[in-house]
Amino acid sequence: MAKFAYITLLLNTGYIPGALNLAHSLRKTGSTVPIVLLYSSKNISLELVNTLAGSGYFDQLIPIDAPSILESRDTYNLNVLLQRYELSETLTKINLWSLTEFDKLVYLDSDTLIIKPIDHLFDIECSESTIVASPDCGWPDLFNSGVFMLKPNDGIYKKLLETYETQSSFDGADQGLLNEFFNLQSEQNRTNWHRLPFVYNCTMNSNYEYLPAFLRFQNDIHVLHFIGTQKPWKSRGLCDSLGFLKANLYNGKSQNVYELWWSLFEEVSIGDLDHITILRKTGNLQPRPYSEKFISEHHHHDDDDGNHDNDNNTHYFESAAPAEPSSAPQKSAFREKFITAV
Ligand SMILES: O=c1ccn([C@@H]2O[C@H](COP(=O)(O)OP(=O)(O)O[C@H]3O[C@H](CO)[C@@H](O)[C@H](O)[C@H]3O)[C@@H](O)[C@H]2O)c(=O)[nH]1
Ligand SMILES: [Mn+2]
Repeated sequence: MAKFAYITLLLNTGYIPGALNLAHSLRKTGSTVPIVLLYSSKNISLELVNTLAGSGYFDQLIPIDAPSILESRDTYNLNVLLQRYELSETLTKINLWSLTEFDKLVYLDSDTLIIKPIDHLFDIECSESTIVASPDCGWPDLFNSGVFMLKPNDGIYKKLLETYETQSSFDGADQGLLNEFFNLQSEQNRTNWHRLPFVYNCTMNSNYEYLPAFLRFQNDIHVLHFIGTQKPWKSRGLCDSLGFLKANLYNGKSQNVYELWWSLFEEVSIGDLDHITILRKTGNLQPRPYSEKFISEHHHHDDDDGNHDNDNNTHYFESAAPAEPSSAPQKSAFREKFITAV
């Protein structure tokens, strides 16, 4: 019988909330396909690995050891052009092609959230030289490398490694290299990208988003992808930056996409660790001076007795990552006025 799995990548502890919520959202679609966590053994402590293994969210954990972690070789492209130095090890995704115990893998970035069942992706034909992926919102002739199906194969794995060692990646990371390999290298290669509809990897961007289309297709969206530096788990206060992306995606409720991520994450727990404790343990909540006004305006999480539990919630809305200056909140307020009955 063919062996299929979903797989996500964890390079460090910071993305654990994302990986957990992804697995949680995937299971909520009713899928029984195993979920695999591919993790960097150099950055994740044994204690955390054991906690994650016992969490019930993942069916299998596969370590990648230091020699197989692939660092960017094009730091100018990554740091200056893409401006995402934290993605220096995402080329490690190349290791997916070495996992030949699986017939097909659907890879999902840990900043994705599954809205509707996607098991039918495994029905798509996929040869070892093919990648199945959706177009990128920033450049639709390229695919986004946050959601894709692949067929692991040793020959392709070796060729990808060779490409990594001998050629440059135009974005300094995996998306550039994988597009060169499966999409751009030659005319013949161009047919090796099997295009998935955008609703299988709906990338959201606070600088430009096609809101009318988002609303037109709200019932078809299968996967949301929180690309960029403003990951939902970094701060609940960041919700505003994509607040205008509000639609009826889940359970008949109109929610902005960040609120949706959070409403699912509030259900996540590992044993007696609730979602707040998980945020704290993974370095996503750090003490920082806060303004009383901000807390009282944004505090929705009263205890049963109505008291604010400062120890648990003080840092909830202000994380170590400060909100980046952006024109998005303004745009959001402006648009909000016009979107009343979504
Ligand atoms: O510190 C990190 C950084 C990344 N990751 C993993 O690598 C993935 C990619 O990083 P992410 O922050 O999600 O990148 P994006 O903002 O989505 O950026 C785009 O560009 C990246 C570099 O080409 C691609 O890896 C992405 O798929 C593509 O969507 C994450 O989801 C995680 O699974 C970590 O575990 N820790
Ligand atoms: Mn991503």
